[in-house]
Amino acid sequence: MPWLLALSAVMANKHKKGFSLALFTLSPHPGPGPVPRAEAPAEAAMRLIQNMCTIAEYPAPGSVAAADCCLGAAGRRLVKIAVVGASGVGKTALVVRFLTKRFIGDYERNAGNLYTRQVQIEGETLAIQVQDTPGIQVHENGLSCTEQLNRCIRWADAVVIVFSITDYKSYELTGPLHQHVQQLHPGTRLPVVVVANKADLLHIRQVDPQLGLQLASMLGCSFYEVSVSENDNDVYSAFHVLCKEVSHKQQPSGTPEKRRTSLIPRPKSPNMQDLKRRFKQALSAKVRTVTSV
Ligand SMILES: Nc1nc2c(ncn2[C@@H]2O[C@H](COP(=O)(O)OP(=O)(O)OP(=O)(O)O)[C@@H](O)[C@H]2O)c(=O)[nH]1
Repeated sequence: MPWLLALSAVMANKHKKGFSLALFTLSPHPGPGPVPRAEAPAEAAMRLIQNMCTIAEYPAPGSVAAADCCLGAAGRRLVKIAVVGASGVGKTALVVRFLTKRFIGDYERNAGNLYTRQVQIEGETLAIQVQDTPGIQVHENGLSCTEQLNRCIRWADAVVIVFSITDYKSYELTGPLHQHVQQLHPGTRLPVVVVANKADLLHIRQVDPQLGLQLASMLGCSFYEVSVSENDNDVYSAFHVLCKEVSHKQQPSGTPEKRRTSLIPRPKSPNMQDLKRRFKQALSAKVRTVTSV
C-alpha cells in the first residue's frame, strides 16, 4: 500500500538518523479507533505521522550507550521494552496499536524498528522505548534466535512475549522463549508479560484461554488475551503493567532499607562511671611512668 510505504519510509528514515518517534498522548484516552474506511489512506497516514514528534535521540539497542542508559529525554527515566514472538502473531500490530491507538491491518515484514513514547506511571512521566523484533522461526530442535534478537533482549528492561490464539505453535514457543529471555539476563528476573493476540478470531482458535493463563502464571508473568484489531485498552494495560513493574524494579525501595537499618541495635552509650574509672587508671599509669624517669 503506497500510504503504508510512506509511513514506513518516514520511520525508516528517522531510524537511520538515530531518531525515535514519540507520541505525546500520555495517559489512556478514548482513541479514534481504526482508520475510517471513508478517509483517504494517504490522508490517514499523514495525520498519523503529524501526530508523532521526535523527542530525543536514543542510542540504538545493543550499543554500549544504550546498555548504560536509564534516562530518557529531559532526564526522564527510561523503560526499554522488547516485543518478541513467532512470526505473524501480530507483534508489529501490537506495537503500532499501543503507539497510535490504531489498527492498520497490513504491515511490512518486520524490520526491527524502535519506537518511543511517554507514559504516566503513578504520577511520573516515563520515556519508554519499544523494540519490535523479527519473528522467531520454530524449528524441530527448538528456538532459533538470531544474534540481532538476542541483542534486543539483552538491551531490554522488560519483554512482551506475544503468541496468537490461532497458532498453537506460537503458544508452544512461549515457555522456551521465556526461559531464553531469563538466561540472557543472568542474576536478575526480567519482567515479562505474555500477550495472546487475535482474540477476535474465535472460529479458528487453537489455544484455549485457560492454557495461556496457566502458562503465564507458571512462569510468574501477567497474562492478557487481546485483539489488537478490535481493542486498544487491553493492549495499553499490558504495557502499563510492565512499565510499572520495571519502574518499581528501577527504584529499589528506600523504605525497607531504612527499616532494616533501624532494626540494627545501636551500641549502648558508654557508662560514665566506667569511663571515669578508666580515665583515672590511665592518668595514674602516666604519673607512674613520669616519676620513674
Ligand atoms: N484478525 C486479526 N488479525 C491481526 C491481529 N493482529 C494482527 N493481525 C494480522 O496478523 C498479520 C500479522 O501481523 P504483524 O503485526 O505483521 O505480525 P508480526 O508478528 O509483526 O509478524 P512478523 O513481522 O512476520 O514477525 C497481519 O495481517 C495483521 O493484520 C488481530 O488482533 N486480529
